[in-house]
Amino acid sequence: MLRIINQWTEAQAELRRICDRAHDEQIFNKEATVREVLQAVKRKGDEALLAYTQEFDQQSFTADQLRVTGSELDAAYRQVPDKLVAAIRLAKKQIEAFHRMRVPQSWVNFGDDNIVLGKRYTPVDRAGLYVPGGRASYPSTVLMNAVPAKVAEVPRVAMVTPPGPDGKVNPVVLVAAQEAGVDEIYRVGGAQAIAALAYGTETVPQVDVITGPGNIYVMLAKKQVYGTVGIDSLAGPSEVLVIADSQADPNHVAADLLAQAEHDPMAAAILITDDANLAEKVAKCVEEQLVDHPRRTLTEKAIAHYGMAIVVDSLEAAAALSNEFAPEHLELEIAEPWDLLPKIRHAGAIFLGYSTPEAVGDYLAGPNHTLPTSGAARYASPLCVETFLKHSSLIEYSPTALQKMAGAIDLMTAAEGLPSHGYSVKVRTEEPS
Ligand SMILES: NC(=O)c1ccc[n+]([C@@H]2O[C@H](COP(=O)([O-])OP(=O)(O)OC[C@H]3O[C@@H](n4cnc5c(N)ncnc54)[C@H](O)[C@@H]3O)[C@@H](O)[C@H]2O)c1
Ligand SMILES: N[C@H](CO)Cc1c[nH]c[nH+]1
Ligand SMILES: [Zn+2]
Repeated sequence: MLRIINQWTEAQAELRRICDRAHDEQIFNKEATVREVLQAVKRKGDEALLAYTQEFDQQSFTADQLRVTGSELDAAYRQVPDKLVAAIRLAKKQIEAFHRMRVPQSWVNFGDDNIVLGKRYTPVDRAGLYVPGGRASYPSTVLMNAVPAKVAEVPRVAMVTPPGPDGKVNPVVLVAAQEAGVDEIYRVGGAQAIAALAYGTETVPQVDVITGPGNIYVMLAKKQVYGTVGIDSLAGPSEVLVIADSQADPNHVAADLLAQAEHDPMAAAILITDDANLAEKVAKCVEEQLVDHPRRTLTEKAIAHYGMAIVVDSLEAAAALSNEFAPEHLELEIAEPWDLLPKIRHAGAIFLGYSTPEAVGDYLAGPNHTLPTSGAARYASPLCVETFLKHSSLIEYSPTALQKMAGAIDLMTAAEGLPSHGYSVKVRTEEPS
């Protein structure tokens, strides 16, 4: 049952609890498990990777079975209907078009005294993409990760994804990976896959940046390997926050809430509305849509623990509460969404208007669906081309320019007590005595 909250302080407390669900005390034992997995893979490589694949995914492989073979890749196209391949191609085209829109370009600026300053962008050498596969398979996530990596011109793109119950990788995932140009695929998931990409094993290459969403184990593992490698963001269990007014269709709102809840028992689905009547109707529609939902048990858990409807006095109040939560996805199912937009400060992706369900962004609108969760949208952004790029600063000084700046540098080096810094300028600008 979708709980309805009418009281502001209770709503704030509940939103805080949900936002913290990936950081609270109950997570400590998961963090310990993840730490152990990371250390074992770092020390023992493939041996540990295979042992954890057996333990957590019930698959017994040898090291040479980890990498998906060329014949499996070929076979995948025969298993996937042409219409679905066409849909994947459409999604890829739109995602690529969006990610190509504003790719950062290297630049230089020529200033006075022949000072040249600039930024030079280069891709990482190797990227590792995590594509979830525990409770659902995610060809869309393949595209959302691989396309920006390819636009960034990363030379080597490796992908990991958990094996299915038959030990195979879902053929649709394999088709999406080929369409997007992934170079190599390994059937391994969870924290052990993140460890393999971060530290490298005999079979899985060490990468420079790991991207992609996943469940709590994957998210905690990415958090722990950050520093050894770069990561996109903490993209964990999915979330949607819907702000809806009295004209929103309760059946649509309920469907959108369940569309996130069905991802994971830890997914969050929250409605904030200025219409108490709508809250009641949405709660009823949620019940109805759950009756013969194929993923009912999992989805009900998410709704019970991390679902709610909050009734507030105004849409401005709804925006204020939403900002405290900083949702991964925010839907503005209101008559004038662009009017409320200036009040929205933190959200991974914002869906405007009654006819923009989040699913359109999950699959093919173009913007990335790998987004910060658990409050990370306060400081982080969607996965993008920049995730796979870094820039170097460019600085060139002429003798004249160095001469002009020498005095200021000298004062600063003296203040910091670093004489060799000072000398490195003086030796170029002062006549030997
Ligand atoms: N934030 C985003 O952008 C975004 C996008 C898509 C999906 N998601 C989220 O990705 C997640 C996908 O989760 P999933 O579970 O389906 O797939 P997953 O691939 O993330 O996780 C499956 C792996 O978890 C590991 N695991 C499972 N139980 C474990 C345990 N008890 N101990 C240690 N390891 C264990 C297993 O190794 C398994 O391979 C969902 O939470 C979904 O909401 C988020
Ligand atoms: N909603 C997910 C991001 O949290 C992305 C996704 C993929 N497939 C369906 N949905
Ligand atoms: Zn989704």
